[in-house]
Amino acid sequence: MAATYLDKILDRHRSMAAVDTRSLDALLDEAHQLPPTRGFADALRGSDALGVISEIKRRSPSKGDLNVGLDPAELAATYEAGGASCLSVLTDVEGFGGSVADLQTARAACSLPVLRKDFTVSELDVIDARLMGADCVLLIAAALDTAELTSFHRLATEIGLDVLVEIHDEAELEHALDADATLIGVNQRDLVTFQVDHERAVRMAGVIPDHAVKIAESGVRHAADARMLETAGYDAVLVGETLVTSGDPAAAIRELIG
Ligand SMILES: O=P(O)(O)OC[C@@H](O)[C@@H](O)c1c[nH]c2ccccc12
Repeated sequence: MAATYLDKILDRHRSMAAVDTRSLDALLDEAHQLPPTRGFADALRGSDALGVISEIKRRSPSKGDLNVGLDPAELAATYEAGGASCLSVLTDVEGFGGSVADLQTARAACSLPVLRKDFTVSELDVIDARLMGADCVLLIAAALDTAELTSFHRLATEIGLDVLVEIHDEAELEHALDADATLIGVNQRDLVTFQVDHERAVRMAGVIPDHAVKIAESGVRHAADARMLETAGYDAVLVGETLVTSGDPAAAIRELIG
């Protein structure tokens, strides 16, 4: 079978992790001394309205260049003004044109909690997220085995990070729940075909337990998409392309909130 885009990007991240010889204990000590995070999950739990997690993404493997020249500080402030609940910032360099600097610049320009959007494959990656200033880390169920998902989730929680576990289907949901996930994101975009499947997202909203915060990710464009997902039971949507390509991202967010 041909290697998928996810396989390739994970291979690259796993090769980098394999040659990372930094001391886990020293970094863990550092992480334990940081001030508290901004509370990503709390920002989503606190409101009855649909939450919007607004993403900063310069390009993507599926769409190519989206907005390579974006200003992360200006966009973060605009997202906050539009009523976003949280930020998501791509830090993967090769696939998405992101960087650690993008995350730090965006976070410094607003008071919103920030998700580090990247391909976490090691304990050092988890700790790095906290050290760079993220408030939440993404763990992709399709990229990790159950033992990794569980131990990374526990480690992240221990150092004060919230954890968004990304799933696609019922089997991945089982892994997420085994790892004690409480923030669950359903990626509407299939990682192999890149097709967006709203029906699968609606189905998954019905099987995710209600104690979890339910987030629909990818391919959210119009107010009608947001209303459909909200009606299906989602607490929040995670939106990238629509916002980074919009002439008026604050208005776009207000429309999605409804
Ligand atoms: O730009 P969109 O279609 O609104 O999607 C945002 C977000 O869901 C997408 O960037 C994403 C979802 N899961 C990921 C995992 C890695 C990198 C990126 C992603």
